[in-house]
Amino acid sequence: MALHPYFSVSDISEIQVDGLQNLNYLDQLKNRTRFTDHDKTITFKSQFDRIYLSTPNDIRIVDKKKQKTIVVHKEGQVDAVVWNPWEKKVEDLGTEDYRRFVTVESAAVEKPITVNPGQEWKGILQMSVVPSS
Ligand SMILES: O=P(O)(O)OC[C@H]1O[C@@H](O)[C@H](O)[C@@H](O)[C@@H]1O
Repeated sequence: MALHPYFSVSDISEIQVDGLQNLNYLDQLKNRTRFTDHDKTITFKSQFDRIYLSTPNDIRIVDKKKQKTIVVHKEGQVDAVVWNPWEKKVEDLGTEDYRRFVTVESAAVEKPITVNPGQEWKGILQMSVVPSS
């Protein structure tokens, strides 16, 4: 299960996603093979589709061109999906639309959440925008 917002960005090739360094991820483009991300930050140069495992609650989308950072705050789901289709055809998206968004999703992949009849599950996904340089 994932809560799946699309975030508007100035230019996908100029933004970075912070907060997921040194974490394990499943690469959706390689049959969910498990890797560890040793990069300082996430940048985008081609199709990107990863499930980061056991992430911190806050993940930041830094958009230098817009001089703002989107802080994605989640509680209740421990994983996070970061996705951009690049030039891969996606229904409902125009050919150049991939340049202007990224998804950072709150997700429960490795340990799915089961909600039985009569039970309740509560998750939080909060987005805020802060100025940055
Ligand atoms: O359901 P949507 O909004 O079309 O999103 C599809 C994408 O959602 C992402 O969460 C997946 O990691 C991608 O593999 C998938 O293509």
